[in-house]
Amino acid sequence: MTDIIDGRRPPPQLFRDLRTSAGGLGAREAARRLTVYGPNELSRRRGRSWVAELLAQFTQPLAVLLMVAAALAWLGGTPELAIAVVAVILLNAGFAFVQERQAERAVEALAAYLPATARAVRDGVLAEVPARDLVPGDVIEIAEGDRICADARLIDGALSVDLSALNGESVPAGRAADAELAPGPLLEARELVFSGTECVGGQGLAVVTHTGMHTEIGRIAALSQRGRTEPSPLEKQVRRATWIIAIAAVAAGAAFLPIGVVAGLGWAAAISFSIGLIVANVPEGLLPTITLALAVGVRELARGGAVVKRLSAVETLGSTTVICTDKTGTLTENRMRVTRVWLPGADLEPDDPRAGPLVEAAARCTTAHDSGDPTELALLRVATTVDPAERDGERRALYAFDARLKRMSTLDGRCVHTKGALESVLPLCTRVRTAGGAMQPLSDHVRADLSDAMGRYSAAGLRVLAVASRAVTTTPADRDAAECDLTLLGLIAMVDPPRAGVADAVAAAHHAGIRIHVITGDYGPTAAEIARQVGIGLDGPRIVTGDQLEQMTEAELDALLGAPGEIVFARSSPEGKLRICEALRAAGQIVAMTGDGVNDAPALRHADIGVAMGRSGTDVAREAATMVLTDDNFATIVQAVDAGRRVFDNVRKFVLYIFAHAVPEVIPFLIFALSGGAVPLPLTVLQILAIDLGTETLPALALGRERAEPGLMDRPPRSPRDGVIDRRLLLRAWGLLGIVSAALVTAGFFWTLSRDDYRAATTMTFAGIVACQIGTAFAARTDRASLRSIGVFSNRLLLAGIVFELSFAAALIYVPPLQTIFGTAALDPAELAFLLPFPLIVWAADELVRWRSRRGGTFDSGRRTATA
Ligand SMILES: Nc1ncnc2c1ncn2[C@@H]1O[C@H](COP(=O)(O)OP(=O)(O)OP(=O)(O)O)[C@@H](O)[C@H]1O
Repeated sequence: MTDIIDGRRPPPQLFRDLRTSAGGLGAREAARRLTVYGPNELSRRRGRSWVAELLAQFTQPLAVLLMVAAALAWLGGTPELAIAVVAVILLNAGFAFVQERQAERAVEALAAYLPATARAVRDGVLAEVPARDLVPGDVIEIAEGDRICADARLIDGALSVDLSALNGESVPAGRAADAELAPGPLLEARELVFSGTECVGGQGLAVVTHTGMHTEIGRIAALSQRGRTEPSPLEKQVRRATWIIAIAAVAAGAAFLPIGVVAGLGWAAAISFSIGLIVANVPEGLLPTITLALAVGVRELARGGAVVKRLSAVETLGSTTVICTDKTGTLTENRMRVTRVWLPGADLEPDDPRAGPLVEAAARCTTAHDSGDPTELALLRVATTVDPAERDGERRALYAFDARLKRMSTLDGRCVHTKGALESVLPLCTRVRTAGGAMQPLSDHVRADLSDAMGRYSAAGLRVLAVASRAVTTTPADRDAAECDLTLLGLIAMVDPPRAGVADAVAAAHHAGIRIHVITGDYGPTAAEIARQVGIGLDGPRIVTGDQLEQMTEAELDALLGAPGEIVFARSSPEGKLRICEALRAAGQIVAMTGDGVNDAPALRHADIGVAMGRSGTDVAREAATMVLTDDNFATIVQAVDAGRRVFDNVRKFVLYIFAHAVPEVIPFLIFALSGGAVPLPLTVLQILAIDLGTETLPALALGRERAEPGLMDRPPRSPRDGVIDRRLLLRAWGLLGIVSAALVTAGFFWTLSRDDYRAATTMTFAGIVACQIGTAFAARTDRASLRSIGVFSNRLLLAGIVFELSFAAALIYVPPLQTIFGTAALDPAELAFLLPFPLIVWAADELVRWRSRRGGTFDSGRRTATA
């Protein structure tokens, strides 16, 4: 039915069509309509069906490579191997499919964390309701910073809206309730607003005409065409590494063929062994495992209060080098309380009767009711004589708070009231009212007194508002005419204490080599004092005002930001924020930047990690941000950095583990090749496959869930240029863990060959590799710290994975049908006893090297502190 509603009719007719009124709907009627019209949301793009997604797994290049191998095995006369390879392909495709689905779901579930609400009149009161519950006929309030969430017709007020989501037009368009009804394209109708667009200015009431898929945006289905997301740098790196390893595996397999034949293996055996080498060493499971690790990171972050919108943000967070934070509400509680009042010649408690006129004037110059701007709520709390409803009744004009002007004014009855930053209000004043009520010119003496008071309050971290007023006889024509020739009444100072936990978070960030700059709209010395209280810029932060910043050349700004120390950018503008962000990024820094206003959106988009506030910020800022803090708390940013680092570390852990087994697998084959076949092959093809695709899998996954190791936040940030797979990792995997394992495994093979038969010897190689990998798994759990520091048994998943690994291996060795397939033989107690120390030796070797590197300070020397 909503399809036939024409939103372009005059409000009275529209109300009739929609069976509603300017007073909105009742809650019961709204609930009834919700069942009729359905929720106000766009049905999700029908993604590829799961069948298509599963099939896509089989057309991945690596899967195709394995299929070629299977075909070769079949043609080469080893159908068992062909079947095994096909099984590998199937298993792997299924595994990747499940992991990718899980990752997708984790990201989709995040939508639930992002508050999407609207303000609708229900049962006569304006209330916050979930956007999805809006129905046609609802009357909603739209204000600056809101994302409009239904198609509606304005019935009161005027707005400026950004329609770019619908028509690509970046210049905001004006919308007004009383606009002339003119024929023309729907999107240009000046009385209508549309779902998916953003209000960038003004305020108004509108009646909802269409919701959900019936809206214009639903029709265009613009939102549903969310493109495939870019692979993250980490994914790109891993994809590249996967290819390099796959090529190496194919080359090794190809090289083995002639060697095997010359060594007397016969063509069929040589082919099957080289195919085995290829299949075992192509790391086909790596990428989906990493995607899953990132998705798990995303989910954990969301639980901790930080909703990130793309997987790749997790790794970017981990390499953050600079945090640019605002002050009010992020570092502080955003709970203001008036503590001092200054009148010319008097510094008073707020409840002093002499402060009455000043406090009342300030409270008249507000728009807040029970909720709203905390600054205004604080004023209303001390001015008990001002009732918000009465105030609104007497209001004849409102010149809203402008973040650029840093002041606001109202015309109530016959009086203009202005409040704002002192430097913004003072130039508008021509005289001052003394504590005794007399008018005086703004003498040098008064000015000196003012600046004294300002200095005193700001040094204590107090936020200061100047208040002025003037009686008028005629209604001023505009803002400029209203805001002139004012009488300064005095100053109001309020506290906004730092949030609990922020000081610790700042210390943690410094420890982790992260610098913090404050970019605030507030007065410099006030912001500097708050910064000092939470530990930012302890060596005396530099204060740079918006004007100073504007006058700086790019080179000067670069020099300022390049110098050590932390900076308080006070009285900042949105353009200034963007400039700071760009300068930092150009210098190679990874920048996390907070913001909450409409004007902050460009800076949030430009930062590596744009951080918006879930509670207090605007929808526009949330839209532009990469990360939304559901608790608005600075400490959560630092926790997110910690989580980002941990996820990255864990990815390295399982890469290390998976890479380590290559050496004990390849060395025996080298021995065979170099001996010209005199030493038989120490490991069969199916045994290699059983390790790489069976016993390894679960412990590797468990390493991806490892908790952070101590010292994670004591290191300087990782350079984003450092690959996940670097020289140090390869040296440790191949040069240390791999070589030690290979030595043990080879010893086991020869020892068994000397006392038992060939089958038992290959079984010993197999079991030896499994045993060594258990040691490797424990070694891989930490990158630098000792195992003891994180607790030997603290990763339950890994213990379960190892139990699985051992059971799987035992089945292969002792269950007769499996013995036949895998060419194994039961090991006797002496042989088992021989294996027993393997895990310990591998782990101890790595532990020793880690201990040495900790003592040698190879890690400490890389450490630097932010403020140093
Ligand atoms: N409701 C208001 N009415 C009048 N003036 C205000 C009001 N709120 C803030 N101001 C003035 O504008 C200045 C800047 O405020 P703004 O809200 O832009 O920044 P902030 O909230 O202090 O800082 P941050 O950017 O860290 O959140 C304040 O220092 C104050 O002087």
